[in-house]
Amino acid sequence: MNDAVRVESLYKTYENGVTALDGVSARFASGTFTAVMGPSGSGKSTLLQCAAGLDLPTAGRVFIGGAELTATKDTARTKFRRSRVGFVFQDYNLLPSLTVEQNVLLPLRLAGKRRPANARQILDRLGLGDRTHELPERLSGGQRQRVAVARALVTEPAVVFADEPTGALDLRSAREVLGLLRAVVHEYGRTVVMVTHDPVAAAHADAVLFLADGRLAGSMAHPSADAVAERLAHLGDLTTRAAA
Ligand SMILES: Nc1ncnc2c1ncn2[C@@H]1O[C@H](COP(=O)(O)OP(=O)(O)OP(=O)(O)O)[C@@H](O)[C@H]1O
Repeated sequence: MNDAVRVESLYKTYENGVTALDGVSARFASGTFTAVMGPSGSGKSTLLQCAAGLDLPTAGRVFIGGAELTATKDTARTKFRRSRVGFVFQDYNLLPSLTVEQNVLLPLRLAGKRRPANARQILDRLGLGDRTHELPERLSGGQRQRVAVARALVTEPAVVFADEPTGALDLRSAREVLGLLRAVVHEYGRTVVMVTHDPVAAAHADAVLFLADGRLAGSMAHPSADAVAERLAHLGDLTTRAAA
């Protein structure tokens, strides 16, 4: 199977001297849904930001769809990211003055591409067909996040990264958004990498990757919420003990 994303020996030390990633290597196969979990401060968001090209690692390489993201510079990297990577944020990051449809199509406008023939289909599939001309403020959190997922998919990227996509949602909306992400992978063959704190959310993924102290700390295939919670509790114990 092809890798949608491969990261090799990623290190990230912030200007304040904190090392958030301490040599992480991982691959995410095309057409899979992976959750990234770990204790608070273990480097999950940093891993996602570096893998998505939103931030630069201090050392190491990132490949998206076989092409090296870390080999590109500034504007070329922005272009690379816009065409090959989708990102979903916890707080949706929609532009308040644009309608649902304009928000969804924005990545294409930025990339200088035309509206795709299937734009309407994407919005319909996400249950947004009758809301296309609304402003985000008129939508519920779950609907806003569906708009954000549609926006992340519109350029047909090699991978969609999602950082706590259900963190701000109630249980029902969270379940809907997770179902949508699963469908994106299993019906449309896309690749999703999602950071979450929630074992129930992680159980929607095909596999879980665990981080602790900026390093890989194992993985789990076919995760159940209980098994994930137990593994996390164990990781928490280990990091608390190491810090004591
Ligand atoms: N911009 C930044 N500048 C300095 N330090 C940072 C920055 N971003 C993150 N860190 C630090 O890097 C470490 C890893 O942070 P990161 O946000 O990647 O962890 P996380 O696992 O996503 O945490 P959480 O679950 O709490 O969101 C933490 O110690 C954090 O304080």
